[in-house]
Amino acid sequence: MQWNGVRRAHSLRCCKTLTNNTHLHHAYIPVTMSSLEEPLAFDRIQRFSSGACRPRDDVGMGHRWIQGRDCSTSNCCNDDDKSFGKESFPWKRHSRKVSEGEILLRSISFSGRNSSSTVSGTLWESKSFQEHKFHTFSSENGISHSSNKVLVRGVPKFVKIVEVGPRDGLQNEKNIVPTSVKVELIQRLVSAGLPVVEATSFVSPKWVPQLADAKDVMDGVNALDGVRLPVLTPNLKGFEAAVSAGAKEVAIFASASESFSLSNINCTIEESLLRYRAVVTAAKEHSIPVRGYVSCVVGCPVEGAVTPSKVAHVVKELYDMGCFEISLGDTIGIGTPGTVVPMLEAVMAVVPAEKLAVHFHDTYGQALANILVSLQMGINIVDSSVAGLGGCPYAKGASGNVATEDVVYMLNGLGVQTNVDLGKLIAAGDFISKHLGRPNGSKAAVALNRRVTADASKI
Ligand SMILES: CC(C)(COP(=O)([O-])OP(=O)([O-])OC[C@H]1O[C@@H](n2cnc3c(N)ncnc32)[C@H](O)[C@@H]1OP(=O)([O-])[O-])[C@@H](O)C(=O)NCCC(=O)NCCSC(=O)C[C@@](C)(O)CC(=O)[O-]
Repeated sequence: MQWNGVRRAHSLRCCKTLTNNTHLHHAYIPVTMSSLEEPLAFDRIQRFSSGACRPRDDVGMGHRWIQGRDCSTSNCCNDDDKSFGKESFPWKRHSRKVSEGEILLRSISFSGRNSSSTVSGTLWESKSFQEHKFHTFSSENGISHSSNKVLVRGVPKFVKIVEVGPRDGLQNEKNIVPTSVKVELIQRLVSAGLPVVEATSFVSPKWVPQLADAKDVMDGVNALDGVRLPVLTPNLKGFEAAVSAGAKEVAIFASASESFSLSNINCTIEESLLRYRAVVTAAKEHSIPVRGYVSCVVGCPVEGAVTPSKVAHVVKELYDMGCFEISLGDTIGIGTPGTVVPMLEAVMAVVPAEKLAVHFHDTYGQALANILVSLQMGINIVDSSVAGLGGCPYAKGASGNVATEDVVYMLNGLGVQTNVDLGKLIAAGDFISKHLGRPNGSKAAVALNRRVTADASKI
């Protein structure tokens, strides 16, 4: 996440916009890695891994689940459910059968330079180069493998990607991005096959000036078909504005850290939950589904480590008030699998895995590893931001959200379906990066673009 507003009741209330508040950042206690890191709990992953989804009657309430691939979830992998644009709400449950057994992958282990160049030749000189150019470097491209086999346990057949670039990615951009560019970005993301694209926020323009054009953005995208376009609403005022602008899905955002709640939304966690109950009640009257976010699920830029039980408490509150899905935000990208696994364990003890999404920032380069363990534990909804847009102003050197292109590349390599066209996605990332005047923040996009350019130069 990133945000432009920092002020607050206590000593923090002293600046007008985040972009002007660098003096405050120095006052924050840096989060030290040692305070957050715990030994990697392989045994815990193992416990979740072989099933990925819990049997339905095991859902929630502290059960440990070990085996079993049958599950009922809102994030299905049935053919009928491949398009989440078709997902109906509110709070509809789908049934599905997740794949039997684990996904079996062969390790990509080449016997040496020669075999590698053979592979390259096979791929890039083939007639179907155009179709293959943005594919993941994996078995689907005809690459020969050694006979070594790697079991990637518990990975679901289908992962729903929630694209947050137009909102989380852009909200902290200092230079105002024209509405027409935002609209084109959303259109491109939709045409790349992303089932959910978070479009904008109905928050105070005083704190997030970049998204002051929320209504105009919605005017530009409301007619898009087959996609869900949620918007952030911090209170009833935002909810009402969102509904008037034609929003059909909203998201509320709480925090597991008291200090972060104060600095982000100007109220305590409990106060925020009161506000959000009002939003959810209003949303139910309009049959509008509400997604929930919890920030700082591993660490907070002010308080340091955040305990899993605190996270679980806030997640449960949002679930009980009626959020159809709750996204767990590692806001400053500090988590490793060693801290993410115990957090997920605590959360999954109170809310079913299929109601959870993960939202990792990539500050320490841990996002893909964190996503992988989350998938192995039964999560199958991942938030990400095209071109890795975003960044946290309170974490020195913080980079943005994990890049959608990188997530899709990894999932393609795992044989996990997303229905996202990687080539079109990369083009969308290049489009916005070019507009922002910076290189595409996705490693996969940069690497694949390089390969395409290199190949084209041979023609
Ligand atoms: C939360 C509020 C609204 C509280 O706002 P407030 O408590 O009323 O007080 P305030 O001083 O912060 O703002 C008051 C002004 O905002 C107006 N106002 C009040 N509500 C609205 C609204 N909905 N839309 C438009 N304007 C609004 C209100 O009318 C008043 O206007 P004024 O009288 O000064 O002209 C404000 O503090 C705010 O907008 N904050 C921005 C929060 C934000 O967008 N943060 C980034 C979200 S990302 C995140 O949280 C994490 C996430 C989701 O990405 C996951 C992750 O990465 O971990």
